[in-house]
Amino acid sequence: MRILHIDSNHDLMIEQLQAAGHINEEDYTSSKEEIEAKIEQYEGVVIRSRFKIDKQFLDAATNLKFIARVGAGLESIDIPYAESKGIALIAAPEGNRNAVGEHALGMLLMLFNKLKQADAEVRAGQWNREKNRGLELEGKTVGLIGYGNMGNAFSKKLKGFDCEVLCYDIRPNLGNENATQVSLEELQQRADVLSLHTPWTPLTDKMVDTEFINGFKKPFWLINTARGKSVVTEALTNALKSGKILGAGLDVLEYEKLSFENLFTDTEQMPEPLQYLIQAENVVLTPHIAGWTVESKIKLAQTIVDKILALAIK
Ligand SMILES: O=C(O)[C@H](O)COP(=O)(O)O
Repeated sequence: MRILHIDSNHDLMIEQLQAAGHINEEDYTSSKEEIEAKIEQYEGVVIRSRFKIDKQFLDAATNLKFIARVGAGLESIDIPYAESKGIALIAAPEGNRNAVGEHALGMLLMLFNKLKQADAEVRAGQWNREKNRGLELEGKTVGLIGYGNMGNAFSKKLKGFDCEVLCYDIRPNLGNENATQVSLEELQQRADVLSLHTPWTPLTDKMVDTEFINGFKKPFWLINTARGKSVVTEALTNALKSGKILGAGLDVLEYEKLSFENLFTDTEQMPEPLQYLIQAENVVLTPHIAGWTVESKIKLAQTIVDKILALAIK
C-alpha cells in the first residue's frame, strides 16, 4: 500500500512498514488543503492530531483504506463518516496507557506529598515542615471515571498503595481485581480523589461542572490526564477557592494547543481561571505529556505497525 504519514513518529514505524513492502511518504508540514489535494494517491494515512480528518478530507481520500491514529483519542476523526466509506480505523491506546497511568500516579503523589511547594520553599531558603505535612494514599478512595485502557493502567499502579479504587463507566461489567465498578452516585459519595480517563465526546464535554462537583459528598482531589474540555475550568477554580476541590493535577487544559502560548504573550487575554491555576500552590500543571514518554513513543509506533500489518487489505 501507499501510506502517507502526516505526523512524525518513532523511526521504527517507517522502517518496519517499508520492510513489509509498503511505500511510505512523510509530509509533516503541508497544510490540510495541500494534503487533501494529494490524498487520493494513498491507501493509508498515519496521523497523530495535526488536523481534523473531517468529511472534506474523507471525500478527497477516494482510495483510502485505513486511518491509523498514533494515540488514543479519536475526537479529531469523523468516525461515522469514515466507517460509512468502509475505511478501517486503527488507534493505539495500548501504546501510551502505561505512561498515562504512571503520570496520573505521579501527579497524585506530588499533590499528596506537597512536593511542588516543598521543593520551591527549600530552594527559597524556607524549612517549612508543618505547612508541608503530607497525606497518604493508604486508606483513601480513588474514583476513576472511564475504565478503558488508561483507567485500567492507573488502577493497576494504585493496587500497591492499599487504597480502594472505584470506577464508573457507561459500559457495564468492567470492574476487575484492581477496581470495583460502581454507579456515578456511589463514586461521588465515596471518593477522596477523582481521576478522569474518558475520551472527549458530547457526553464528556464540560462533564465536570459546578453541579457535578457539588454532587461529591466530601472535598476531593482532581486528576485530569484525559481531555481539558471535559472540565469547566471556572467551575474548577471556584471549587479550589471554596475548598470543595482540595487540589488538582492537570495534564490537559481547555486552553491548550495553538492558542496556549499566545495567552502568555498577551496576559490581558489570559482567562481569569487560567491566571488562578498558574499561581495556585495546590495545582500541578503539565503540557499534555502524560502519554508522551520515551517508551510510549516506541510502543505507540509498534502497536500501529502491528495493527496495519494485521489488516486484511492487499
Ligand atoms: O490521545 C492520546 O493518545 C493522547 O492524548 C496524546 O494525544 P496527541 O497525539 O494529540 O498528543
